[in-house]
Amino acid sequence: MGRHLLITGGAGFIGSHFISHMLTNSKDHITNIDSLTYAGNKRNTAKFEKSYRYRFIQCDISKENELSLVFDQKYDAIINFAAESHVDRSIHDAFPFIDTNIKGTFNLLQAVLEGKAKKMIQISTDEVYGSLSPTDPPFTEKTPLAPNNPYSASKASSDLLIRSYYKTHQLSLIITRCSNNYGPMQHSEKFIPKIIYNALNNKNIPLFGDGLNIRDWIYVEDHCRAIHMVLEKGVPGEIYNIGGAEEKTNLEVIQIILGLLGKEMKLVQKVDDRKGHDRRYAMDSSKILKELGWRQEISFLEGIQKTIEWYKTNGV
Ligand SMILES: Cc1cn([C@H]2C[C@H](O)[C@@H](COP(=O)(O)OP(=O)(O)O[C@H]3O[C@H](C)C(=O)[C@H](O)[C@H]3O)O2)c(=O)[nH]c1=O
Repeated sequence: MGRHLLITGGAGFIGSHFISHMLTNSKDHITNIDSLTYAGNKRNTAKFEKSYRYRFIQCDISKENELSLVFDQKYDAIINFAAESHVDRSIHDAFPFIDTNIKGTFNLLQAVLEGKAKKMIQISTDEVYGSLSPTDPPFTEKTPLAPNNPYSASKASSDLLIRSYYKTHQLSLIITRCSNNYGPMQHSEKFIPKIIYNALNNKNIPLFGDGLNIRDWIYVEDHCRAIHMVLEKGVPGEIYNIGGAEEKTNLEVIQIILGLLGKEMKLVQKVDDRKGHDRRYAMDSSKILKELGWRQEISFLEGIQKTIEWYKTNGV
């Protein structure tokens, strides 16, 4: 029969991949709630929309009245992907980040407290740990929170709410923190789809600052497998770091993609740096490997080739 999962933000990039993964790899039923902001796209859910194990409800998790309609039944678990996620937008207008990421998470926690779901997994980010220098050791789950922009501060705040509801009410709550995702269906505001799209259309590729900021890239399906393992075997109250073990400077990422596309580096246009731009993110994933047996399977070269092929066929 399977469980009934409540997926929030399932019309977004990672959420829609996760629904696809679960419909293929479990017998679970899924309710997807999404407010369909600019970042949510029904194209992302088209391939499973007709499944009898799937239903969609348009709902903003920050609005209690909308959310109450979703709890016409109890859920076995909530997996909270719903978030405002783009750092540059948070620098220009932080308000939606506070609303969705903090208040929305709070509303879901209240629902768990009221017994409307048995457990919740919070999909968080490595950005809550702040920035590393090139020689620092990678972030572990014990690295102190030190967010540097309104987006990461809102995600750190929701992580702290989760912690407090676990400590105070002993609810079954788990946090996962992942590094930079890429893959098919990502919004074109993000770095990798922007490089691919601009290169395919011979447009300039904006590179912030000196281009030597480092990110640890993970293919989205590897991330979804990790969340599935946490859902099955994760321990309440715990945090699991999930990294791709593929640290690259932004310049290297551009070089690889342009090389694969047979385009020249002259498309790159250096632009003003992002305010408060974190220098480096790097993840130590040894806990999830040791305790749950997860490791990344898709190399950057393999993942980026699949991603390029998808954008060539589907556009942004
Ligand atoms: C959009 C853009 C980005 N960049 C640079 C800025 C970063 O150093 C790097 C990646 O930027 P992006 O905005 O794609 O991702 P991050 O700021 O690292 O954050 C992302 O990964 C974390 C884990 C999340 O949690 C965020 O939700 C997610 O957006 O490329 C450029 O140089 N030019 C551009 O046009």
